Amino acid sequence: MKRDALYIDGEWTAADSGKTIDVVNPATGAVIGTVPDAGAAETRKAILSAERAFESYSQTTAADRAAKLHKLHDLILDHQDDLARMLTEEQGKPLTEARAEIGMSAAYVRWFAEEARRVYGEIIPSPWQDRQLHATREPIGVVAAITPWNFPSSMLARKIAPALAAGCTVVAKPASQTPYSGLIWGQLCEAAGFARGVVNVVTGDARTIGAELCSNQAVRKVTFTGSTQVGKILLRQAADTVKKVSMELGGNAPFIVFDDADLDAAVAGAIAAKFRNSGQTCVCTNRVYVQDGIHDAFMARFATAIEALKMGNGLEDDVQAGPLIDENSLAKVEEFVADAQAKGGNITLGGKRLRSRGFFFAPTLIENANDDMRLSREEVFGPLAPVFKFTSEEEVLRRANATEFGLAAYFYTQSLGRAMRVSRALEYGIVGINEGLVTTEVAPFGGFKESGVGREGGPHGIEDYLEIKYVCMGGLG
Ligand SMILES: NC(=O)C1=CN([C@@H]2O[C@H](COP(=O)(O)OP(=O)(O)OC[C@H]3O[C@@H](n4cnc5c(N)ncnc54)[C@H](OP(=O)(O)O)[C@@H]3O)[C@@H](O)[C@H]2O)C=CC1
Ligand SMILES: O=C(O)[C@H](O)CS(=O)(=O)O
Repeated sequence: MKRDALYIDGEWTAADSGKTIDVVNPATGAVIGTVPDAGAAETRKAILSAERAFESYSQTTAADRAAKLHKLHDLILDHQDDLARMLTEEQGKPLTEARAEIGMSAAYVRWFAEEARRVYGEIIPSPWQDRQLHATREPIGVVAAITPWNFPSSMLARKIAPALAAGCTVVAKPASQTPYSGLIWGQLCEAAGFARGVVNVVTGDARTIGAELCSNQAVRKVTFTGSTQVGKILLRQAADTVKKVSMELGGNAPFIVFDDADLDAAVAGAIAAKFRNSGQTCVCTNRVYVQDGIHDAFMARFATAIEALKMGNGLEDDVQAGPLIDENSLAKVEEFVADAQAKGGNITLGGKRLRSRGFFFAPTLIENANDDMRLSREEVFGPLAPVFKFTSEEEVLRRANATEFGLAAYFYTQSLGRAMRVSRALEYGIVGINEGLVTTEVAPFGGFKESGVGREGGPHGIEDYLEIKYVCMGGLG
């Protein structure tokens, strides 16, 4: 199924320069293929194609768009195994997680196939006898979508699906480390019946492509998932042409275990929220806070559960933890471990690279973590579980909220009163109570503070791809 060319205006092409980018399997370090290294000229072509296609696509009926999206949903599931295998080969996650991600992509497409037919307007009670007022919701226009390597399929689904449902056209740029899971959307959308130019996918130099997408007048919206650092660059660039933006950025999730928690549930939740995708998700637990009374019992069981994780090539059976995405990520995790050790942390498990080939880092448990460590302030994006002790509810809430991020937070308690108090006090866009895996297409996904702008999925997800038009019809006196 692999496509290794640009998808522009319904055609598969090379970069103008003929240059390519190598794609590496992070489990082996081997080059598994190449994709075009496109630049501004190819991006402009893609934008022009999307602009032309928008003239007709924006006039299609909601029913027609919904039908095509349902067809796209079916095609994704028909090819789930092939798409999952391709994703694991370029990203490294275990095949079970890759299949789940492809399933999530299909779920987002189905959700927005349904939402497409629920874009209503309003008739407004007029303050004038001779005028009728109404408001309509219209597709915003050409959408630029830039996506990360950690969920190369579902992050694109979360953008392409609402855009197509609303009547918008798209130019997408997947991450260079995981381009195949992005390019294949061109083939899938074409097979689902979307006309040429409705969806375009380009790979290449991120800065150049991004600058063109953010500055080109024909692009009316930029939607991005990735680091807060890059999100700020795009926000600045998009400001010059006042583009609408959606930003899903970095996180620094606290995972709080109170004395009255169900211990087994808390350990299972901590494993799920910390080690999914080897810790490379924006909603991964970054800090584990455990109350004094339950700390030793939690640590004993948490260590046993971490030791039981099977690390390896995601294509192998029963693997639960794959490699990190690249050498830079490995080096960054090593820096976090060295900093924690230098500041009094005890490396109880792991703490080092594994294997000579591939980018594997052992699932790691750090005891006696403290707020001076870099890993308490910065997003680790790796399989490091630092455990911090706390005494009171007030103290842990102050520490949990002491960050510029506000994406996801988790806590475990069996007290209803505490659940209500703590949920309200946490400054995060996503809160899991007694649950470590909370993502679903039916709920709004997004963050407070520097974790982003807007919400994806759920009943609000399509709103970011629509403009509201107020119409005042006069002369009716
Ligand atoms: N809130 C959320 O839902 C999510 C947040 N994230 C956050 O992203 C980070 C890890 O993902 P990662 O992919 O490394 O993030 P990056 O921000 O480095 O890259 C994300 C995407 O942006 C592109 N990009 C990089 N620099 C620029 C630029 N100057 N202009 C335009 N595009 C650019 C990349 O292209 P290229 O690959 O070619 O460099 C890639 O496609 C973590 O901080 C994580 O928390 C990740 C996933 C979800
Ligand atoms: O990119 C991410 O980290 C995803 O948003 C995580 S999730 O949506 O799969 O939970």
